[in-house]
This record gives sequence, C-alpha cells and structure tokens, in this order.
Amino acid sequence: MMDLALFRLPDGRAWVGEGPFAEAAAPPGGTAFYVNDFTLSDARPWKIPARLTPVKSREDLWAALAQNEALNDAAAPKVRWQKPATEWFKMAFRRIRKDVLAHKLRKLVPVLTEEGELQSGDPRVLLCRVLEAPDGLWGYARVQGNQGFLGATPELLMQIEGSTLRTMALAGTAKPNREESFAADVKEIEEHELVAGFIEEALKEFGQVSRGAREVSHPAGLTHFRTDISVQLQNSADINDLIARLHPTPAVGCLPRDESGREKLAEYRRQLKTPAFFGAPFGLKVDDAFHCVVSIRGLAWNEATMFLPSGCGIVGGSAFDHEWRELRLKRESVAKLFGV
Ligand SMILES: C=C(O[C@H]1C=CC=C(C(=O)O)[C@@H]1O)C(=O)O
Repeated sequence: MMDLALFRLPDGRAWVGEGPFAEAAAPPGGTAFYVNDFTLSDARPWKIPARLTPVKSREDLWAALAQNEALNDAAAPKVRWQKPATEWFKMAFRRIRKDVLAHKLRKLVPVLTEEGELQSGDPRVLLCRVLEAPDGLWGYARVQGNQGFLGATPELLMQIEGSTLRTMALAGTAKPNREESFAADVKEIEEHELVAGFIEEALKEFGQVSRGAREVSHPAGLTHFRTDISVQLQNSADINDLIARLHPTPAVGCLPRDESGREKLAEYRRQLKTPAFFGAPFGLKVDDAFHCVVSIRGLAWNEATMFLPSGCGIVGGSAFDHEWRELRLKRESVAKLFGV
C-alpha cells in the first residue's frame, strides 16, 4: 500500500516522505510533516516518515517511491465530472447572507464540491503535477492506499524561521475581465480586510506584528488580494498553539470565530459534504524551518470517486451568480493545472 506525503516550496524545492509514518502530538526535533483535517481532530498530527528524500524532478520522485514500477506504466487519470447542482449551495448562500445582514455573522466560506468518477488512469500520477506546479505555489499531497488528496495552493498559513513567523491574508477574487477595477472593488476589499484584520489581531499575543500593504496577486491564472503579515515571536511559541490560533482564518472559515460561528461553519461543511482535507493546514518541518499551507486548490479521491472542492467568502454584498462563477473559476484553475 502506498503511504506517502509530499511538500513543495514555491521555489521548487520538494520533499517526499515515505511510510510507515510514526505519529506524534508535538513537533519532533527532526523532520516531520504536519497533516490534519479541517477541524484539527487528529491529536497526533506530526507524521514522521520512515524515509525522507529531497526531489527535484518527476524522475527523482518516481525513483524515490517504493512502488515506482507500478506507477511508471500508469496513465494520467480521466475523470467524468458531474455538473454540480445549485440547490443546496443556493440555500446555504441565502442563509449565510441573511445571517450577515442580521449581524449574526460577518463572513462565512461555504464549499462546493464537484464529484466525478475515475474512468481510467491513476490519480497518483498527478503527484508529478504537484512537483511541477508553477513557481509561487506550494504543493502538498498525502496518499494512503486507495485514497488521497493533493493540490497546489497560493495560500500560506505560516512559515517559521528562527523567531520570525510569516503569514498572509489571501482573500478577495477578481471577476474575469474586471481585473482593472478589482483594486477598487469595495465588496472584495471588505472580504479581504476581514481576513487581514483577523490575522493581525490573532498574532498580537505572540509578539510585534508587521503588516504589509494590500496587493493584487495573480496565482495560477486567478487574481486575489494578498497582504503579507509577519510577527517577531517573543518566546519559543508552541507550533500547535500557533496553528490553532490562526486556523481557520476567515479566508476558509468564518467570522466571528466563536462557538456559534464555528458550529455554523461545521454544519455547512457537513451539509455540503466538504472533504475533510479542504482548507486544513498541511506542513513540513525541515532544515530548522516550518512551512505550513492552507490546503485549497486541490482534489481528493477515494477509490474511483474524485472530489474537486472550492470555496468563496460570503459577506453582505455577495451576489449568488458572482459567487457561483467564482467557485467555477477556482475549480477550473485546479482542473487545468492537474489536467483532469
Ligand atoms: C477558498 C478558496 O480561496 C480562498 C483564497 C483566495 C480567495 C478567496 C476568496 O476570494 O474567497 C478564498 O478566501 C478556494 O480557492 O477554494
């Protein structure tokens, strides 16, 4: 059975870890992956591989994998996707927006998942695409037997090097052909600033926070607002605490992030059958640094069923048709990158 984790940095450096993985509650001294689900339900999220190999090319990757012979002959997956139905998502959209207008919520991110049937080929072949994703994206993957997930995300949850923690607010998406007016789009700015403000506030207890300017960023063919934020950590803060403090940011979660908000978020994720990996933290502690991303822009599979999720932030100014199109654009960018 294949048991592996893969992590790639935006500059192309990547590592593949092979099982069996030892599991720990706290970060170990050496190298380990951090893999959890969205609700952080795994009490032992630090996965220490039996073997870790730096990989640069798909040849390196195949050579590093114990089952490389089986994969060498495998074809890329062909998937028959089903058009997602609007009803459930429309209902969720209306209820969230109503709660926002009634000041019960400020923002919530529901997730729509397109499902498909694997017609032929092997989804594990897509591990190559993770490795070869465009510069500027972080790649992540976890495969266990006949299930797995992988993706190429533009969103960093945190990177800790020495006493510096770097993170970002990534939220707000331009409509197609409206990139010029995006920088002044009030609704998208509001959606973004809720995320940046949350992160800034959450990090204050850990040290001096610096916030960069809101910028327009173009990862993988989409246009988003991005604000870089960093903090000089006063004490050697516990990584699990930092993750729990930041995750889920309102870029994939809700605001306020109190019990009632979190319950609503969990309820929408359940109703809409959001895969557990989606939006969760995924990281690697290597070479005295910890890199951890938000697992969006990815897909998952369980035997022959494939899942392609995408989320969008709902605020008072959101309109259903725009959000529906944004969800599709996000899924299309993933489908294009992975060729599915
Ligand atoms: C939740 C997703 O994107 C996040 C990242 C960038 C922009 C987002 C937005 O504009 O809603 C989301 O916060 C996704 O790609 O599924």
